[in-house]
Amino acid sequence: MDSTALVLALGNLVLCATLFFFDYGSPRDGATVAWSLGRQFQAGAWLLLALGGSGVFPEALALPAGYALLFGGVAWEAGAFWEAAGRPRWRRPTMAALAIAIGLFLACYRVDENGLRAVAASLILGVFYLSAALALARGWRDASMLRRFLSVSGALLALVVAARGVLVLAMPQGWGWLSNGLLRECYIFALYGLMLLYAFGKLLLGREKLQQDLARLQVVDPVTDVPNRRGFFNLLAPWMSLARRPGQATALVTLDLDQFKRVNDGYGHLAGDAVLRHVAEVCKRQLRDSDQLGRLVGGAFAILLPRTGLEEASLVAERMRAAIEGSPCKTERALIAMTASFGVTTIRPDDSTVTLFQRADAALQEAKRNGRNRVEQAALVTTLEEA
Ligand SMILES: Nc1nc2c(ncn2[C@@H]2O[C@H](COP(=O)(O)OP(=O)(O)OP(=O)(O)O)[C@@H](O)[C@H]2O)c(=O)[nH]1
Repeated sequence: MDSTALVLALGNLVLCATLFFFDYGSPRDGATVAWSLGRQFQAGAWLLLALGGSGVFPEALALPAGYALLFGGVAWEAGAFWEAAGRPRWRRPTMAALAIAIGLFLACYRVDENGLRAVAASLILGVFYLSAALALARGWRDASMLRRFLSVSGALLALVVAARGVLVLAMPQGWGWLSNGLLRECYIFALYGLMLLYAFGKLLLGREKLQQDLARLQVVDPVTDVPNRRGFFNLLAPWMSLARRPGQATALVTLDLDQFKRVNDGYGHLAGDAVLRHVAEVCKRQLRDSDQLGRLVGGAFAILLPRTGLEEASLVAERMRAAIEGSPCKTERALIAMTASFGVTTIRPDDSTVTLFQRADAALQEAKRNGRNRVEQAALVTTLEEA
């Protein structure tokens, strides 16, 4: 029995099972399901090739079927990497490429059972493996070292697989020390390498993504996808330091949705979440790129407006107020109209985050007391209290 094919069959099965039972900590996504399916195809294919080679199955049947299954498995694995890279529509082009590849392989097999068949198999496998490496290279600039390593090593090994086909075609007798036997050994080494590289790569990339998601959750609100309290305070810190130097003012606006509890009570928490997302979007549309919106708690948001004075910040807050009032949120059950109250202040040189928010919140409470759906400036509130 062909030991190479058997090792590849069992290796793929073991790796697939390892990943299947490995606890990701998150539900299995489409890419992982496709990857697992691809690996099972590959394991089945290598097993079929091993059985065909040893005479258990008629070779004339096992060989074409085994290779067709193998191409499908590798194509599906590459597709899984494309899906993970944000290209979910890989199935149709992959099916088309697969149909062409299988047709080409069967034609070569009919013409020359050994030589041309091996050339076609190497080239087809090389191209599909290269496609997986390209998927891993997507977003190269922001990619982690792990992703870059997997992409480069995957591409090199895929080139070795494809090179065997090209070299056998160009120099059937080999070239100097580069004999056909050596080429075949390199080819098998590259196939083993790809099997291990992409399997452990998938495992490590899953871990990496989980860690990135956890790190992101610490500073980003999952409902609205804007910075949460901690994230917002991180963004605020440098502006607090800058405020100690003379220069242009930086403003802070706090916003609280009016009677938000009623939305939750009347339409349910999911509708409440939809309203929060909607309000965040409406506010963002009124802000500059340099402004920062964050969600503090419940229906309360804060907006940092760099290089903005009190009057200008009040105008921005007024714009947001009018936009929220004028664009009800469409949910499955109803069109929910919302209003919000605002408190506006600027960062003072002697401010801490506590005093800054105390002032903005005092203005916000004043807006609530004055009937909601309005904007109040902290300076006015302070003057009134002092008077
Ligand atoms: N849907 C949803 N609701 C939340 C979330 N976090 C907090 N809440 C709810 O937000 C509501 C906050 O209400 P409050 O700010 O106390 O009061 P209000 O009804 O907005 O009334 P006023 O502020 O006085 O106008 C509560 O009902 C919380 O249960 C969340 O993530 N999603």
